[in-house]
Amino acid sequence: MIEIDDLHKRYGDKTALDGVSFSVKPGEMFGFVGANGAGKTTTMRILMGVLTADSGQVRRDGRALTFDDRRRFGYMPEERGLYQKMKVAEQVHYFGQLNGLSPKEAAKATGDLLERLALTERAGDEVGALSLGNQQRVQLAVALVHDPEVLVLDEPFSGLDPIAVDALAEVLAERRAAGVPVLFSSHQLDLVERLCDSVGIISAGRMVASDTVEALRAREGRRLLKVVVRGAAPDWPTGLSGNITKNGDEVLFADANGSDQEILRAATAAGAVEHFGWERPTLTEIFREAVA
Ligand SMILES: Nc1ncnc2c1ncn2[C@@H]1O[C@H](COP(=O)(O)OP(=O)(O)OP(=O)(O)O)[C@@H](O)[C@H]1O
Repeated sequence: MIEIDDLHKRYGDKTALDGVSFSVKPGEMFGFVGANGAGKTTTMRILMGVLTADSGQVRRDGRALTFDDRRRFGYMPEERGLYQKMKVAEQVHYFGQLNGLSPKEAAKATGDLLERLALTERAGDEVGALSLGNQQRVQLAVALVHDPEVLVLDEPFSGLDPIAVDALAEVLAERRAAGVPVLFSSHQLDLVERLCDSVGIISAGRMVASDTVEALRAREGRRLLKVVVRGAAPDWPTGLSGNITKNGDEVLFADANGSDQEILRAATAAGAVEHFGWERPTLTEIFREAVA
């Protein structure tokens, strides 16, 4: 298990992390989400030892991480960093060896990954001649080539087309099934919701939520009441309690616990009630609420 324990980090007088803690279990896919500048990259850099925290610790199975532990991690840094003049296959092979594979093992892993990430035809091209999305695929191959024990990926899905997103999701799911803890950051919340077991939401250097997707949705699940009334005057919910959002005929009441029967009576009086029920919020809705 990877544990991030009470990390604090300042850049000059700017507080980037203010007590960040969470953990990622073996075989767990953890989505790390937060607004721009919230502290995701800083946390991942500290986890990988690229940056030191002012205080706090990163542990694996109860003991502080060492350089050797981190060599067996797969890391995709935000700043990327491929050799632009090196050919695709050579580069993946090179990083495989750098991370301890024999030339033969590196060659096999390179061939397999290029195939999985649909890069086989570009194997002999210089990285700098590839589109940004294809460079991103090479960067992923580099992070994955040595069959890492832990994966830490900073926005691995950004800039990928839907086919590449699916291919990467499949590769990550395999690693998860093999017991690897997988941590990745993303702004694509629908993707995080689809792929991840757990989600951590960071806001201004503090964790505001960290739990399984199911638990987060269940916790918020009785707070959103969706009502659709056909043929009602648009102002029918006026005066009712709860935080109201309207989208055409659909009205969402947040914080409507205890007022549901009153809302139902008003809806029935207003027109034909097509839908009346508690909604499980999407991750995007949970995120908006958590960082508001
Ligand atoms: N080298 C630095 N010097 C000064 N401030 C920095 C430095 N790196 C990050 N920061 C600040 O620390 C805070 C956290 O930044 P960080 O890059 O960790 O956020 P992030 O969540 O990864 O954002 P994004 O989603 O935009 O990538 C931001 O306010 C950022 O401006």
